[in-house]
Amino acid sequence: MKNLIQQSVNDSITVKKEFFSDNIENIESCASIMAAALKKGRKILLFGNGGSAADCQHIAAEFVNRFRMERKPLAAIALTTDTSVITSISNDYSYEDIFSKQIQALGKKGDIALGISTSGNSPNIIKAVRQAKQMEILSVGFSGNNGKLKQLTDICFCVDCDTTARIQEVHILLAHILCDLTERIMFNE
Ligand SMILES: O=C(CO)[C@@H](O)[C@H](O)[C@H](O)[C@H](O)COP(=O)(O)O
Ligand SMILES: [Zn+2]
Repeated sequence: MKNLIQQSVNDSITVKKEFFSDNIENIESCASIMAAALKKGRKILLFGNGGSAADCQHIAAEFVNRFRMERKPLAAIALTTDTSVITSISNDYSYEDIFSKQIQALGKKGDIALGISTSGNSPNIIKAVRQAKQMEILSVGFSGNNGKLKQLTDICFCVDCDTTARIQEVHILLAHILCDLTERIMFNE
């Protein structure tokens, strides 16, 4: 057991170190894009399944409430939380449509659609990104190293690893860093 714990910790650290050393510039530029969109009154729409749905809610809360500094609320919404919307779309159409229909309803040109999928292939994520493109909404993907998301999104953060949990651990650290940088860019600190 002790070895298993140590192995998970070591793997997580190794995957994180590799990812962040390869993606520093991409992260800086994504934070600038987010800050510019939020400054113009645009919003960030987040969507994912399972653990990534939880990440979407977590990230939206950092923007809407606060991350590190006292500042005004920023516009972000997780499309994973309204059970009436999600169940009615799944029931009447299909689970594949749960995010794309919400993008269609709530998204506006200039917003940012942030889709999280460790496989990079979940059909509801892919469909939502396609919907965003049609509406001139910039798409950001958080994924693993496989799947369609990286080809489809305008900016993709791909974690070079095959283990879902390790990929998710990079995603949440990445999200925290993006929140931190976005706040600093917007509020000059
Ligand atoms: O958190 C985990 C596994 O660590 C799971 O809940 C996981 O998120 C779910 O199986 C998702 O449905 C996987 O979807 P995706 O990341 O491949 O789009
Ligand atoms: Zn998980």
